[in-house]
Amino acid sequence: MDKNATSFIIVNGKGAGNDALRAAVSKLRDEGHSIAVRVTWERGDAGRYVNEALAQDAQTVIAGGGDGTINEIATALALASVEKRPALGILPLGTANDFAASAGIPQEIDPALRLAIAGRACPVDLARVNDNAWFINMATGGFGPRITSETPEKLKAALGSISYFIHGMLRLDTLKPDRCDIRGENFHWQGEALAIGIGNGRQAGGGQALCPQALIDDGLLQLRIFTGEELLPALFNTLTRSDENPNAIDSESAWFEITSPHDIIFNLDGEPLSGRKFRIDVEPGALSCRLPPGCPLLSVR
Ligand SMILES: Nc1ncnc2c1ncn2[C@@H]1O[C@H](COP(=O)(O)OP(=O)(O)OP(=O)(O)O)[C@@H](O)[C@H]1O
Ligand SMILES: [Mg+2]
Repeated sequence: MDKNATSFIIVNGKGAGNDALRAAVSKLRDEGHSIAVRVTWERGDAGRYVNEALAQDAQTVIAGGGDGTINEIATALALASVEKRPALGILPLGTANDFAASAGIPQEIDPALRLAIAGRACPVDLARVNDNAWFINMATGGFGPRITSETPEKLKAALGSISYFIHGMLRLDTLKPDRCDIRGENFHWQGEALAIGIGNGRQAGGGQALCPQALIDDGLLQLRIFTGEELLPALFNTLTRSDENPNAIDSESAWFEITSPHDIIFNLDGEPLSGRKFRIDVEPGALSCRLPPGCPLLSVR
């Protein structure tokens, strides 16, 4: 079966014990689709399975997981030669699934898998960070002394989905404004930033539309900077509404350069990266992605 597989599903092990997924795969196999399934244990596995899919000339690689899984697979696909690059399919099995939700991908396994295998493939942009990392959805950045591995339950309860914005990035109580310099085409800003959002897609943190105008096929990235000293969670109540938030600055450009005298921690689709200098470039049409008709993230629907 695997030898002639044309679709590879790479499932994050967190969401693998799923009867509905098993049933959906077996139904599509009965219809004649050739499907291989791989399950990850930890970071790095998805990339290796993408290489296996490439070696077998797979037509589609499907990310079965959340934004972090999509990121790992999109990154591995971006590193493959253009002629061999299979289409990306998305099966939302994560916690927040921000990219899938904003792209209009069905939440139910059956229709999502069908779309991922046989949907129309559309060119989409990827964002490259410092030549060795990518994001497909969003990069959120902030300053703080350390990364924590989990969102404290107390904060989760108090703030609801807003705490996910910080998840994997910074502890809420350690987020503090710091000096930085941000450049883009026709844009230069220097000041004290509390948080930075750069979007190829629109939303992060479990439904926070930080870049509500973003399109994934326009060759542009949307920038939103949050300034000021305001204490959380007051700030986060107005996080997604720049028109009512005097502490938000917006811009758009095909590239951004961010520098700071102190470490900035960026969260790329949920995967952390820290440093003092970030160069972010859009790679127009780097991937082809199976998306639903009328996908709101596409300029050409
Ligand atoms: N078997 C596994 N168990 C736990 N974590 C895993 C496993 N396999 C991979 N991972 C890790 O899971 C992370 C990605 O999770 P993913 O983003 O897909 O789900 P999520 O965080 O629940 O969803 P979302 O980002 O949409 O909220 C990666 O950092 C990866 O290393
Ligand atoms: Mg864009």
